[in-house]
Amino acid sequence: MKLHRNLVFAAVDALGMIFNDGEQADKVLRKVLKFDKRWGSRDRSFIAETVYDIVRWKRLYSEIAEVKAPYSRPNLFRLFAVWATLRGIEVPDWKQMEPIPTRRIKGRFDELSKIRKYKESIPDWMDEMGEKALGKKWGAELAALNTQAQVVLRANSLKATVKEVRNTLADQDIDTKILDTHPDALELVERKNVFTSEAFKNGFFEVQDASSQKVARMLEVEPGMRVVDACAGAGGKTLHLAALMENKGQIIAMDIYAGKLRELKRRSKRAGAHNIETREITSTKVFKKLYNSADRVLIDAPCTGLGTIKRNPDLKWKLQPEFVDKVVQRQADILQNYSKIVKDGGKMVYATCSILPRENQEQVQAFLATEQGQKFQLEKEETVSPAKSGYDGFYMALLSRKQ
Ligand SMILES: C[S@@+](CC[C@H](N)C(=O)[O-])C[C@H]1O[C@@H](n2cnc3c(N)ncnc32)[C@H](O)[C@@H]1O
Repeated sequence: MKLHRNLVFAAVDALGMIFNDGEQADKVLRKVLKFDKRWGSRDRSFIAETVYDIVRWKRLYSEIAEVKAPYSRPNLFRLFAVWATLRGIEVPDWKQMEPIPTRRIKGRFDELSKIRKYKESIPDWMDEMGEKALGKKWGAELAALNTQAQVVLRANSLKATVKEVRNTLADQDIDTKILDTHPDALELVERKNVFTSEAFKNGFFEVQDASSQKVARMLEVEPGMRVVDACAGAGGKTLHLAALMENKGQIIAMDIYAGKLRELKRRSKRAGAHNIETREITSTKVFKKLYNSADRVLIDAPCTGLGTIKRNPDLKWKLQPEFVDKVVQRQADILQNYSKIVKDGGKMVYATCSILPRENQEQVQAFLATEQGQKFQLEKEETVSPAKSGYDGFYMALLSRKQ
């Protein structure tokens, strides 16, 4: 493989912004990939995949290259040299590339691979927390979270069937396989940019991880119901709910961020979903008005996102231990407040994209033990393991409000 100077430089620039300026990897890549209009899809994939790889293996590569934050430009090139060497790619003799002997890189790699926090490239505190929470299962989950995420699509049944999406994309040389385990899902056989396809522009599908596609289904919605999506964000699951409800009934999508709800509106237009109304939570009045009124409530709660490290590897470096405690408390408050929106006999799903029991089954058990929680019973719950499923880690519980 021949390395192209401008692509490697773009990757190094991106890494500087992510590691030194604290910017989010996906946002940086969106910016960097606009640098040169002449780049084709292979060039873009090279930059994106190299950057994600080096972000994923930051701790391991930093130890091998003997560099530390803040990362000077020569040190970012050293990380790149480690990446290339470990992939058997010849490191070019550009003046920016200070030579590191291959034998030294491989020797350090073998040595460090004996210690999990280096091998899996993870902060000490996170490794300790994972082990404490999941015991023996943690090692396998961590290894799965360090693999590259597949691109999964959800066919939007308001506009197209899974087969129609598959055929339309095949006409544009985008190969997909239908996932028998998930009714609306297709997985890309090879990474390609699907956002420029006609099928996407026409709202035939959304990009949504397979595990995430289970959440709206668990809520057992029916056409004509009144449904509140209490933490709707940009609407990944709201759009799925609208499709399951065949555009009939009412969905109230709430969030504390107006910007996310604006994005939801844009997406629902493309998807042809007409039964969604957005409400920004500017005060408690906004949700108090809805108490005892909904057939179904979805609480896709803010969480650590630990189940999504595959697609967001920089989470390993951005997440702080204090945040875990804060978010667990926020989830408990959200459960107390938004469960009141469910009417008697109605149902609610509580979900997170985390694999920590504290955010998941323990959170639900703690809720059920409270005065408000005693009005509910747990119908079923599911924990999706990244190691077993091959997709994001998720948790979802269906609770029904007693009559
Ligand atoms: C896991 S994300 C939601 C993802 C979204 N449901 C989807 O499928 O695309 C959690 C959302 O909760 C929102 N949030 C945080 N605190 C909240 C609160 N107190 N009330 C409502 N939403 C909140 C966040 O802004 C974020 O969009």
